[in-house]
Amino acid sequence: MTDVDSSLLPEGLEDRLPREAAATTRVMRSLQDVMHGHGYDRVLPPMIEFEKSLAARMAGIQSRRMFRFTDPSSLRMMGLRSDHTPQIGRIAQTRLAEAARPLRLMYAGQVLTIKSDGLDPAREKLQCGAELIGADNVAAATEIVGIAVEALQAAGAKGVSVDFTLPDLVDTLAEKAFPLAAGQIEAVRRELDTKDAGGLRDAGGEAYVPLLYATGDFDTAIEKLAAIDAGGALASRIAALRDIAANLGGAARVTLDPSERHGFEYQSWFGFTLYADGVRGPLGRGGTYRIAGGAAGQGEPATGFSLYPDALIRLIEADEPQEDRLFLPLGHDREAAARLRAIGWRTVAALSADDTAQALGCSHVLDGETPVAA
Ligand SMILES: N[C@@H](Cc1c[nH]c[nH+]1)C(=O)O
Repeated sequence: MTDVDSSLLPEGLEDRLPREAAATTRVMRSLQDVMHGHGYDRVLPPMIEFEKSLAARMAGIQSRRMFRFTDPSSLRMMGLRSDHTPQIGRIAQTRLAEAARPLRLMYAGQVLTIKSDGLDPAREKLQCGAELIGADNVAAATEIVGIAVEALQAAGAKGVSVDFTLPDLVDTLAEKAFPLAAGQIEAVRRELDTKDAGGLRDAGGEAYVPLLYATGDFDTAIEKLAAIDAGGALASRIAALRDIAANLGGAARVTLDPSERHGFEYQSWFGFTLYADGVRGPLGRGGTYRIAGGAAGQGEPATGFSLYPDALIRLIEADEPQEDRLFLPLGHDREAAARLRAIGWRTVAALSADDTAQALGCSHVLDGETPVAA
């Protein structure tokens, strides 16, 4: 082991230095203020839990993307959370099982994955979101999409747009409208994911090809989707999407990509992805889902979203206001300094006669009881 190893961080992990940490604090606070304001209560699950309980509650959770290890103490398999949503589901179904529904919970913290996602090399990310437990209808989806958009805007995101999707689209259509053999479903999903019309035909999914073109600006794309849906299998979903989009009332641009499944491992009939100007890649996503178990044994309905604000933080970090700092010389009036801190000043006290306002990056100096420009 060389000295270099002890000062390097593993790939995809980073320190946040003061400027970025300050922007992070500001963004996380703005996001949480909005969710809190809409009646969501924060809960703080642990970073690590039994792998089984992280993976078991939501169908499709990819535990292979999770950091896992054997707990030296219990010898049981543990996992580091890669997503808060299953943890919130666990809390809702255990300690808060008796709490009134709908139950509104929010969270903010770090999540980790072994492999980074797409172009973004980060393996540790901030995740902040809200889960509305007990409902997965249009009203719940409208509230959740609206809060997600409002939170991003409050944190400084410009030009927010929302891309709607129907995560269980293929299953719904394959049932009757565009029947597929059990063995074909996976292939059709895969070709839709790569948006490959030729591949889709080869996989026996000719009927699904028009879905590739029902994308883009919501108002036109939803018309195309309605035209494809001759049998009416999607009618209730289409009506619901129209409602959610209308209820958003122009707060964000809305687009549709009905067959988009990337990142929607456990969502059911409704999913959405959030974008903003100047940020490459999504800033968050959400949708409806079911938490396995629950009173009726068929899973409890829920709707929620998760924001990944790191890219937004990097974008607006440069605008982080330079804060004033007040230099406190040796022997300064401590009470005056305390009074100034109480009204919002940040002070930096000299430790020795060698310290100066300039060397410590201070904009002001305490002169008697008054701050004067340095
Ligand atoms: N946790 C999901 C998003 C989500 C929250 N609630 C429902 N879906 C994600 O990070 O992709």
